[in-house]
Amino acid sequence: MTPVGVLGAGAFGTALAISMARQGPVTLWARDAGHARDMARTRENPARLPGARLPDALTPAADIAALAGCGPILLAVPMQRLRQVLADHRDRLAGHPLVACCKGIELQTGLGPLAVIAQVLPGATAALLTGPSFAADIARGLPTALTLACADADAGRALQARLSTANLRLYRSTDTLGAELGGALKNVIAIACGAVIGAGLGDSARAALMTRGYAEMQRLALARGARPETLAGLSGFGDLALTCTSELSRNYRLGLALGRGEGFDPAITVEGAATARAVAGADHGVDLPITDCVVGLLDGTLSMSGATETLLARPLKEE
Ligand SMILES: NC(=O)C1=CN([C@@H]2O[C@H](COP(=O)(O)OP(=O)(O)OC[C@H]3O[C@@H](n4cnc5c(N)ncnc54)[C@H](O)[C@@H]3O)[C@@H](O)[C@H]2O)C=CC1
Ligand SMILES: O=C(CO)COP(=O)(O)O
Repeated sequence: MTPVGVLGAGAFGTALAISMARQGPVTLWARDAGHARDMARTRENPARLPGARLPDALTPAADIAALAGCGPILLAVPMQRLRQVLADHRDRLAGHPLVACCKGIELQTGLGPLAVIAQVLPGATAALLTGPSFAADIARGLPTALTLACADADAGRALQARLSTANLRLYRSTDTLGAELGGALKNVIAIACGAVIGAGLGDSARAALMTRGYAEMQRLALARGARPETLAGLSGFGDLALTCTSELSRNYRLGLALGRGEGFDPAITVEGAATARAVAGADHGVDLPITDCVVGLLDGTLSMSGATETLLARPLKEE
């Protein structure tokens, strides 16, 4: 069997590689050669997934040429780095089915992962893997369900069969836009929910924010042509529920820090910050009050009390 390739040895790339290596060969490329060599020697990736052991069928690689012998290649880098990664390795990636594993909207263009892939590698078979999944859970072999979205239904079926594992149950969709937006926008609402809890505003306020945040996600996604059932699935509601309620979420933890008036390590990958700015700054004619408040909190132009007053003072309306 040709190996599955994984580009990006971060938490998610490593976790997916571990899960898939339990059923077949996987090549995991790390951009830092020393990191790849350390993983090959120690059989772990402690900086990104402490305590997780790399199965024997997982081969860390320092040279991206190692991906040439793979079948599908999973792109597990942050959304704001995706375009550069694709441009840097275009020739190596050409001809392989590409599965974007990142969640976000590109700040400069307002595009999602699959549109970026289409721009850099026109004609590539591309899919998106998204949904409620903490890397630590996947690496531990805990049951996880994800959405595998691909505009080409046949390719999506083949990728679903190829990438599903004993603990990763993949559901197919052809609504790539809806799946992208669900995974991207839930991170923004998670920051807001963390801020509410961090500020001590309570679980009722968080529940209200999750619910109205879901309404905001639906408004924007439907305005951009997504299908409502997609946002009600794993990539939208499912991931929103997970990310807004767990301190395993980095977006939620950033929100906690904002609510408490504390700092947060800028080296930690938090996709929701750039996505909030990308979406708030775009001209889509959709009212996004929670997203606007998140941007204000991130930029320091809005206090928690100001954000709370802004949302509570909005004109009364039907739900
Ligand atoms: N960590 C998690 O539990 C989950 C993460 N995701 C998504 O996975 C994506 C990746 O995030 P994580 O793996 O969690 O972040 P991470 O911060 O753990 O890892 C990011 C990885 O990308 C690599 N990278 C960055 N720029 C690169 C470049 N130019 N070339 C090659 N590699 C580069 C870094 O070296 C690092 O290994 C994000 O979009 C995130 O939303 C999705 C579901 C779960
Ligand atoms: O996307 C995720 C869970 O589905 C991971 O969440 P964070 O990026 O907030 O850590």
